[in-house]
Amino acid sequence: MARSVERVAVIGLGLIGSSIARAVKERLPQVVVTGHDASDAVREIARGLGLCDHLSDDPASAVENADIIILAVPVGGMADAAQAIAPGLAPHAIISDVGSSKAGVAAALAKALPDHIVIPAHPVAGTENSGPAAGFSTLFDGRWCILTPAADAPADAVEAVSSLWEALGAKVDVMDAAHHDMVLAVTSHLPHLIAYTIVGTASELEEVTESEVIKYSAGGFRDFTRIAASDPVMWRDVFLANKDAVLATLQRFNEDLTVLQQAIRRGDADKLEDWFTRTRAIRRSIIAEGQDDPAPDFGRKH
Ligand SMILES: NC(=O)C1=CN([C@@H]2O[C@H](COP(=O)(O)OP(=O)(O)OC[C@H]3O[C@@H](n4cnc5c(N)ncnc54)[C@H](O)[C@@H]3O)[C@@H](O)[C@H]2O)C=CC1
Ligand SMILES: O=C(O)C(=O)Cc1ccc(O)cc1
Repeated sequence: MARSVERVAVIGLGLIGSSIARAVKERLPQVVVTGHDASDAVREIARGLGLCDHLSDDPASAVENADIIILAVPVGGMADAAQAIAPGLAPHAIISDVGSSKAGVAAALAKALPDHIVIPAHPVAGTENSGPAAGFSTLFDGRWCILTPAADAPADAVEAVSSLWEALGAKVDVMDAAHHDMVLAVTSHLPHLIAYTIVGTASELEEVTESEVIKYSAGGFRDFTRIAASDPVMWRDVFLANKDAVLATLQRFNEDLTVLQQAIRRGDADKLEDWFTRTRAIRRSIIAEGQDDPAPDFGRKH
């Protein structure tokens, strides 16, 4: 029988947690939203914004009687957050999360909550902004949410988390946590690392002043600066948690960069043109799938 979900608790009320709270209140008005954030300042803003039906100063009280609890804190804080909610959890509660890397988080949650059902998740939707005021209810519309349940996770619990994300507008996929981490290393984590690198490099060039970089930044560089403005704590944690997959992908990236470096040095026009033709086709496939750049617009509008 399908589980009934009457109460959802959100722990961490930043960009993602506040977007979940907003979307649940808007799309599932019958569901009671409870919440907690470790920061006094964030709780105060969340109260002012009316993000939750009940906002608690104490993590364990926030999850009392909740059917699904979503941990929306940086990846490195998941274990602490799980330990802090443990005393308040109902026996039937499903604990989920939204962390950008999954194998390490899944292991940390299973260790912290050995007697509870854990269904890890990752909504592949966000912006470079953070904090409770940056969230918005339509963030997950048409975006993928990847669930990485353990092989022996109860099917009705997977179904309950999946239905919740679908109600918030997302499309759901289920995959193994290690595979998730490999895929996201190339589609999300490495691009962020490259953006952090190029923007840092540009700001440290001796021959080009910082004001010239700002004044003459062309579209491509501007796109990198948006990504490189992403939350430092969140991304520090992602790289530390997904170390192996990121390093494996970075190795391949460095090899390919060397190939292009060599083509430029040797004046190999065909190599460069072939490469750029192949990458253009990938961009066109993404647009054909309807998955093109929602984040910059979302970031501007909200
Ligand atoms: N920013 C993005 O675009 C996306 C982020 N994610 C993941 O979502 C999670 C949250 O990210 P954001 O919402 O962007 O971060 P954020 O910085 O906007 O919000 C995180 C919140 O968690 C709170 N917090 C930290 N430790 C806590 C604890 N132990 N207990 C309670 N609250 C705690 C902080 O005070 C903060 O308000 C991260 O794991 C991130 O990897 C997933 C998809 C997209
Ligand atoms: O803002 C962007 O371009 C993003 O890539 C947002 C994002 C950041 C982290 C995730 O785990 C998923 C999505």
